[in-house]
Amino acid sequence: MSHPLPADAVFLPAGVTGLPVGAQHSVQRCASCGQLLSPLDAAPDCPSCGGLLEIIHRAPVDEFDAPLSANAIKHSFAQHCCALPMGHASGVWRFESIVMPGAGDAIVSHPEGNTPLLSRAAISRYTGCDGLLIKHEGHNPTGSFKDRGMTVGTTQAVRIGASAVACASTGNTSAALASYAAQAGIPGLVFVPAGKIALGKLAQTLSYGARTLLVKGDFDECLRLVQQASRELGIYLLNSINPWRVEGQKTIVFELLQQLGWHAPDFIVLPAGNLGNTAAFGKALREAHALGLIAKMPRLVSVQAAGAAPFARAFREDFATRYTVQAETIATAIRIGDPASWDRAVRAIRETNGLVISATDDEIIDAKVTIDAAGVGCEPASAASVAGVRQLVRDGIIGAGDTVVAVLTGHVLKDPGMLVELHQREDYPRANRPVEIDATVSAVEAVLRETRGSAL
Ligand SMILES: Cc1ncc(COP(=O)(O)O)c(C=O)c1O
Repeated sequence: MSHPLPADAVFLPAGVTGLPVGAQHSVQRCASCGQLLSPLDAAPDCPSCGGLLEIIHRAPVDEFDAPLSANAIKHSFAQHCCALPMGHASGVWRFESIVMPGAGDAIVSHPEGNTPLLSRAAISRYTGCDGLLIKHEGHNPTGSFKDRGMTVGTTQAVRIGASAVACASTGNTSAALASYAAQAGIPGLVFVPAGKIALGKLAQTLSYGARTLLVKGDFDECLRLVQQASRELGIYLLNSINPWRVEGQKTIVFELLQQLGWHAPDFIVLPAGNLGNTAAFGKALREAHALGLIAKMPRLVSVQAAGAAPFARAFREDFATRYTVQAETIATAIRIGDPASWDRAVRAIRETNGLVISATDDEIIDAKVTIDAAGVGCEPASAASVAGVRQLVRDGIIGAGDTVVAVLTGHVLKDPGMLVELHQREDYPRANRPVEIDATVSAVEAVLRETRGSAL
């Protein structure tokens, strides 16, 4: 069946006809068969072939309906930076015109985003990359990048009048869903692998009031179950296969490009599990390039945990095979063996001349302890990006003069159990073991002397 949109269209072409009802700003398109759906259709995937859906927007226009120049688009983003109402102060909604144009009063926002781009000498030294910048998504309201997708996904739930929302999660998505669903006043249901979710994330999800289902199985089983439940029970699915979640996560890239004055870095490096973020980053770069906001494409680098690395294995074989693995890693957020956003992530890597690599648990922990000790802090999975930069510098792929943005996806407090255990271990040379003392000044003095000695 033919559809009115060319397969390679990044934006809706001017004058295109035959679009579904309600598609004046955006349309949903199946990435596999090209079927078009209304932007208000709640289908979790393509009703014809089961493929993943993506959003295609109209490129931003002025009040006379003429396309905006790249400079005018940049100016409009800058203007919205600190504007009222509250929604536009968000690091997601200031990009509304390329995220969910026309969202209007439906917006459910904390606000979120506006996360810092940090430079830390200790982390640069560790990786060997002088031009390293850290985009810290742990500074979002629930402590991870998931808030960016969830503000948009929940806004869509409001727009379509959803009666309940649900997701499968390794923890951060559930925390974000629980928070935004509470704000929107919509019941939230989360499916998490029993015994495999970090304490901080479980605590958040319970506190924000989502119904929490501890599924006897891994993340991949949780995802299959929630997809089936949403199909059969009419619950609105808010996993990152939801195309509106991807639109929100794109803003990590738009925001970092804006922070760099629209000078694209040479590399953007991120941890990868279910590959939703890899897909979102690829879409953001495709759109930023098509709009003329950046002159060159950065190379995208997705870093998986070595024990959960089907995508890295496929990359080495030019993606000839789609692998699944029995995932095992200390980085529970990326403990995923059958990534859902596979095809769109392949496109992201190919279009950016990107790379997919893996880091062992020891490399991830070593990078994390370095990030934490620099006073920055992150959750274990996040440190995969910094471990990846170190590896690529060592392998001569990242050069001395390259600019690199490594994304930290979650906050240090997300996984307190793992940290307390690590820092009490007798056999871990970098452990910062707590010291039990008598309640005397001389005991404090002894510790101080020892601390100064070891700092010399
Ligand atoms: C902290 C953190 N980092 C990275 C990821 C991986 O992102 P994606 O599943 O989009 O590849 C997740 C996903 O849950 C996460 O929570």
